[in-house]
Amino acid sequence: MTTDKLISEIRKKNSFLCVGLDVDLDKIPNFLLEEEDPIFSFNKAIIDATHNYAVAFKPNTAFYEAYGIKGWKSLEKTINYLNQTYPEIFTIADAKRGDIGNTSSRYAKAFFEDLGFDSVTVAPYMGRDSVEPFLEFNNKHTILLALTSNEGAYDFQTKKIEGETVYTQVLKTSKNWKNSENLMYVIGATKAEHLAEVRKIVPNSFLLVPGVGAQGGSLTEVCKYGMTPDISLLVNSSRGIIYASNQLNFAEAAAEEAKNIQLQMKAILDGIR
Ligand SMILES: O=C(O)c1cc(=O)[nH]c(=O)n1[C@@H]1O[C@H](COP(=O)(O)O)[C@@H](O)[C@H]1O
Repeated sequence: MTTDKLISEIRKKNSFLCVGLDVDLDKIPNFLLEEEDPIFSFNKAIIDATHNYAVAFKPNTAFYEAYGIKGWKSLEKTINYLNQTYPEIFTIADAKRGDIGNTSSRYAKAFFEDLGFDSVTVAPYMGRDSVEPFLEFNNKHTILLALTSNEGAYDFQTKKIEGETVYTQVLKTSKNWKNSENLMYVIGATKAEHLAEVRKIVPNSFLLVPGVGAQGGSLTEVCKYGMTPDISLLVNSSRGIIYASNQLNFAEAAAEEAKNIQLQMKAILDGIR
């Protein structure tokens, strides 16, 4: 999907919500466990119920890899369902990959070509030649971890090297890589106070912002410091939406949560128009 198309979907739906499909068989409603593919049945119901309120869906591959081949099949069915039924939805494979060049090329092929995702999350730690293979794909997006939402972000990302934090160096350096227009960045919602600094370096790039909902980040703060005239934000919530209920009404409850966030987003967008 092109960035322009993503921006136009955000404007059309008054939403920059990304629903995280982090499916755990211990948390989904018990009655779904009798289905042939409980993960896909759960995802299909969640996607159908929430797609009007969201512009993106993000399966985190760990939750599928944990179930071996069966899990990968559920992931493949989920992305195929999204691409066929809701082609206007932006899809993110949250796989946090990155390796030496020829290996990264294989990861890129797996997520962009074979599975057909619009984007994949990638770790910057191995540097330019580990990321550029992902950037070669037209209209596919590489979402580079910059400042993550977890506590461990303070171990390395905010440390200074030669007077500058590591995460701002990630932002600055990656801007010079080949096809860097295909980059987006992860900035955790729990680190909203850093967004003003981030925007000084990448004023127009899309940011994937996880950490509202279960991790306690504030949507208002994220928008105050991170929003651009083209919005350029995708705010993710996973557990807060998909596990709103584990009863028969789980999909309706998820829709209600997604709608609540979408209404807050609409109010923020109305306020800046
Ligand atoms: O890359 C990510 O999506 C990510 C980066 C980050 O800094 N923090 C973070 O929580 N995530 C992912 O975003 C999702 C957050 O889930 P919830 O905390 O349940 O909303 C999980 O899939 C995390 O792996």
